[in-house]
Amino acid sequence: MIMRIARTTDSDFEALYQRITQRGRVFDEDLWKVVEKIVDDVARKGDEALFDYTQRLDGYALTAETVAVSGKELEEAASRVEASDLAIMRQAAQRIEAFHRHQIAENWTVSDEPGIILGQRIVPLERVGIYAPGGLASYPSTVLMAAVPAKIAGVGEIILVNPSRGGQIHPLIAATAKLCGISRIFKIGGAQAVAALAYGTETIPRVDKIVGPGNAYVAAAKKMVFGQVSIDMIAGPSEILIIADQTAQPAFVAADLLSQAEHDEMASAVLVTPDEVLAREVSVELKRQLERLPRRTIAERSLEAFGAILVTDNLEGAVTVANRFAPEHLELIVEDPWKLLEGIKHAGAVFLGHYTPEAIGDYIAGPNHVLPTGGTARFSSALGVYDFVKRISVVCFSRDVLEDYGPKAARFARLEGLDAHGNSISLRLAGKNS
Ligand SMILES: NC(=O)c1ccc[n+]([C@@H]2O[C@H](COP(=O)([O-])OP(=O)(O)OC[C@H]3O[C@@H](n4cnc5c(N)ncnc54)[C@H](O)[C@@H]3O)[C@@H](O)[C@H]2O)c1
Ligand SMILES: N[C@H](CO)Cc1c[nH]c[nH+]1
Ligand SMILES: [Zn+2]
Repeated sequence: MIMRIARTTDSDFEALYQRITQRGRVFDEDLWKVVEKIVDDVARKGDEALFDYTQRLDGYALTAETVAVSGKELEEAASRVEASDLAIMRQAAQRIEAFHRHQIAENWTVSDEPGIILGQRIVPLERVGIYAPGGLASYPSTVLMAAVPAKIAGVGEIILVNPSRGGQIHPLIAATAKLCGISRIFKIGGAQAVAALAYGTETIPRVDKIVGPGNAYVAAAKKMVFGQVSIDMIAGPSEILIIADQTAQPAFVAADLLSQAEHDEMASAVLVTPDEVLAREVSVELKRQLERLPRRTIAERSLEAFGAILVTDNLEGAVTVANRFAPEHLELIVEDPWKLLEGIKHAGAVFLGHYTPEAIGDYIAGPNHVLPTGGTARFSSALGVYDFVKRISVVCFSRDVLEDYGPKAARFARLEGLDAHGNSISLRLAGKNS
């Protein structure tokens, strides 16, 4: 049996829960030290360290002349993509765009009293770095998921980084970048790419925000550089939690668990069900389907280390478990998924019913697939247009209203012992009622 069938009342359930959710936190002490050294080296030594780590970790040589993808390279690589595949990507981009257009926030002003105008301006970020993973698999879909909302938001400049195998940009990455109008692409990845974007090097421009998912090294590096730049969230190794009842087909459930387990040995796939028969059938299906998977080794390791089949007393119990895990992806393969949805408080994205496999959301449904992992869906949301803008508050008072509110604010300032604050108000009221 690849995944043990456990009950939440088992004495070692807590240990299992910790192992799965803590793995999402990424911050294994040894890994943290490795990443700290990489980030520090790139911040201090720039290109020299960036190229050195790329050679050591990704196995290809870079120079100041070759680190950026040239226009010719981009065209050549993109031209290798079949027209029919490009059409699918174009349709995916259209669906992603249509969904994200609903997220556009408008500037607003309000006058809550005569003489007062308050408001909020929505301003796009000037320069954003998109991390498209490329270690174990290539993720052109992630280029769409990050670039489309950035474009809608009106970001000034998009920089794309991607660890390219052998120093050659992947044709599908080139094609999606072209589709999104991204022309500045660098062949770098891992923690060293995150550090380069955060601090800037001789060849890599410093950005205002880094978005996009990655493995544990990338996620740890993003957390480390936060403050120097903004980041979207911790979008680390993928995870799925499925709540299924007796109406679910074991083959569907197993296939969906494997769809995320195949991402990474660090990925996590969990089934929660009140139906013990289903639990056993899914376990058998997993074994059967695994045998045919090209990425079997990755998926198997992920299931063994971070997979579980949990049996609960009822569906309410399953919802409680799901909320505790706060998974990146939550599938509700039950008789009445809309009813169950009402109880869901924490999840990156929810997929309802028997015919909504999570993979449809990875590519073409429309909502974003860059999602919080490791329990961070407790406080983070999917990547969206809102991640690519800032909000600037606007305040305008007339002289008359300053006479009303000014003395109160000045008194408040003196209560805080901040006389200069008070003076800036009193001065304007001098000769009136200061
Ligand atoms: N949460 C999300 O929204 C989301 C979306 C897509 C993918 N993902 C996840 O993104 C991840 C992609 O991972 P990946 O590995 O394929 O690509 P990646 O680009 O994230 O990582 C590859 C880089 O990791 C670095 N690296 C590898 N081993 C290292 C080591 N021992 N020391 C230091 N650095 C090392 C290398 O520099 C390499 O370039 C997967 O875990 C996948 O599940 C998550
Ligand atoms: N499931 C991933 C997010 O965790 C996204 C993805 C891209 N391609 C395939 N899957
Ligand atoms: Zn996926």
